[in-house]
Amino acid sequence: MKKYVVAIVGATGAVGTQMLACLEEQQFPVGALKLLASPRSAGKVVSTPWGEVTVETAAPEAFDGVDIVLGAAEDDVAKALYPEAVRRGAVVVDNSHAFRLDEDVPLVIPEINAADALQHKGIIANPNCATIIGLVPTWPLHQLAGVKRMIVSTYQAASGAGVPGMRELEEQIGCMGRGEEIPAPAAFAAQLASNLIPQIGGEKYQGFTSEEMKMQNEGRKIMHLPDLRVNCTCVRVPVLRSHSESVTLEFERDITLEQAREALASAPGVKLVDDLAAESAHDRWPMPLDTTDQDLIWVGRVRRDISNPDALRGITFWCCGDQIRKGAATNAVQIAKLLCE
Ligand SMILES: NC(=O)C1=CN([C@@H]2O[C@H](COP(=O)(O)OP(=O)(O)OC[C@H]3O[C@@H](n4cnc5c(N)ncnc54)[C@H](OP(=O)(O)O)[C@@H]3O)[C@@H](O)[C@H]2O)C=CC1
Ligand SMILES: N[C@@H](CC(=O)OP(=O)(O)O)C(=O)O
Repeated sequence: MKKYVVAIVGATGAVGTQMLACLEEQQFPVGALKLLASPRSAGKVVSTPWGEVTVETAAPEAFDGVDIVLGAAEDDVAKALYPEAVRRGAVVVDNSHAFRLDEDVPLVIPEINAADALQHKGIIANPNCATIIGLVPTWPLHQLAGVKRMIVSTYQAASGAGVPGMRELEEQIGCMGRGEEIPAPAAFAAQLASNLIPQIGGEKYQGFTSEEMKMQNEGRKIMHLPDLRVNCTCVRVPVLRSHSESVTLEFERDITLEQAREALASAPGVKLVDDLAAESAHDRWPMPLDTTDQDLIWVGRVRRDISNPDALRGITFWCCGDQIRKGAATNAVQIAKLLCE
């Protein structure tokens, strides 16, 4: 079996660290591994399943001889470096949003549009994490009844803002527990512990933030639904890891609750946890603690949208998923595996 030289850019961050674990779990055929980050991290030694690897500064020359780049750094790094990596013969699977809406860059959730990945011209984009978590369970319902409108509220974990976001929430919770004064926030615009922050990203369109518009704009591209209408509200919550979402869908055709449940129960990447009468809370509905550090999107609270006058055309559900895994690292490694197949 062919083995590949793989480079992770942003290898010291939340997503990059998870990518390393996902490469091993998904048995990706790694021949050699390069770990790249900012000059701050150069020289650090990381113990990996493929031996000890010294972190190098991400620079164009670092991509010489690399087959596959997994990108886990911000947009500016992606824009500066990945075209250079492609010029040197690598294929890049990027987690930033630098290229997601570019016409010649496939935007891929393997459970939905795996075939698009094979049309790449060197760069494939991994969608926004909240978008992946909302669309994986929406897709099987769309296949049944044709989704035309989505209303979504997200409850996004602190680690969506990377290692600094996670550290800030942990520090604030520690201070609260010890009765100490909480330092001024830096990763977020306001204190997150014991609070909710109803803004993720800057203003993008008529009072909607950039994060909120991703659900519509990326969703249209991934599902090949140019007329899909999405109304999304994104909120940062004091949870360390795993995003949650309330999703209401309106369909072109009738869909019964039984059909919706059956489709969700058998959909790839989805686990249905929906029993209000179950003895254990973990079996009643999905919670972010349950979905942390695993790859499935858990779906529950499946019910009719009783505000929809067309009784058979509206479904509401709740879902949770680990955004560092399926929302980023797991999805990226799945895409890289499609390339090898
Ligand atoms: N966290 C999440 O839930 C998700 C994140 N993403 C996306 O993934 C990407 C990474 O996010 P995340 O892991 O959370 O962020 P982190 O802040 O945790 O990590 C950022 C990484 O980028 C590296 N980096 C910083 N500057 C440079 C540079 N100049 N050259 C090379 N590498 C650099 C950092 O290296 P160093 O340690 O040396 O500073 C670090 O490895 C972002 O584009 C983000 O939008 C996507 C989906 C979900
Ligand atoms: N913005 C997301 C995480 C993320 O990095 O998204 P994107 O890759 O679209 O910038 C969050 O804060 O939860």
